[in-house]
Amino acid sequence: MSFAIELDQVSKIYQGKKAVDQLTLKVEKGTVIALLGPNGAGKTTTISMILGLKQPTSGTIKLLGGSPKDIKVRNRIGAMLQDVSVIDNLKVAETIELFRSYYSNPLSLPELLRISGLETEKDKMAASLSGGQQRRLGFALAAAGDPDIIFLDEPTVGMDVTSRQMFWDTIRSMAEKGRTVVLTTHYLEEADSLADRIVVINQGKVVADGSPSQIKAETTGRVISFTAGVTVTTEQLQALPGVIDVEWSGRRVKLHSRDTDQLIMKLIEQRFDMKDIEIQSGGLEDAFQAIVHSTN
Ligand SMILES: Nc1ncnc2c1ncn2[C@@H]1O[C@H](COP(=O)(O)OP(=O)(O)OP(=O)(O)O)[C@@H](O)[C@H]1O
Repeated sequence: MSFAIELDQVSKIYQGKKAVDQLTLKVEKGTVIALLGPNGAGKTTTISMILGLKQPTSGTIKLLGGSPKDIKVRNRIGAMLQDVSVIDNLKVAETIELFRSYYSNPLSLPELLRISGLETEKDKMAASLSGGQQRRLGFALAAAGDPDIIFLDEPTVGMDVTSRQMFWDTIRSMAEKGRTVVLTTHYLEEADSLADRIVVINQGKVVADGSPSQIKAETTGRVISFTAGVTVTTEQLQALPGVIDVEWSGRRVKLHSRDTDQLIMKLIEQRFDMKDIEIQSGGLEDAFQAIVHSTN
């Protein structure tokens, strides 16, 4: 089996605090993998280490079978990080041309303008682009060398719905060409729609790993919600068997539970004041919340 990315027991410690904790991960070539996790989970640190921009405190990382610092490996990698910084006094097309010149087999300028949706902006100054357009430029620069692996750290932040849809189509066509795509996102819908594999990270550790349907199946039916009467308290709900977390929105309460069958019976048995009871079908958003809550 040839892996695009191999992390073995990788940790990163900042001032005594573990940002990434013994992370082991193997990514097969041609996979679209989404790293999900709450703020501060360790996603960006992980990507920075894979890219060789940060040194792991311990553990080993291989990219395309070699070292992330090897120039031959680096030439086959593209990355779009969270802060896209544009070069002053260069137009969009000039910026893309500059990045193309770093690679031996770059994609053509028209192709890069097309996949990033920047055809009409090509003669604008890069610094004058909107936030969403600058992210699209960041994507064009990451794709410039026609990379085998492309890393996208929260790529669609600030993009409007149309740009996001177009971007998703581009990612899918890259995957069809056998490219490996690693993306981090807070948009679970994005991970569900794009990824072959979702890895959920919390507190620097992998807490779930599987296809979107496996992740959903793992937690299906784990949320019960209802409108609670004024006498119902968080303490009472937390004391029920299997309740992982209690979330309020006004008088509407969401119970995350490992066993909703048992929980619903207890709620009825103890005559809780409840209206409009729903057992949620276990969408990815709920699965993600349940996984994160149960691993905090
Ligand atoms: N340079 C640094 N020095 C000290 N601590 C850091 C540094 N960079 C990151 N951290 C800490 O490491 C942890 C992981 O951060 P990281 O940016 O990797 O998370 P993330 O999952 O990418 O979060 P987000 O979704 O908010 O981008 C956090 O607790 C963060 O505060």
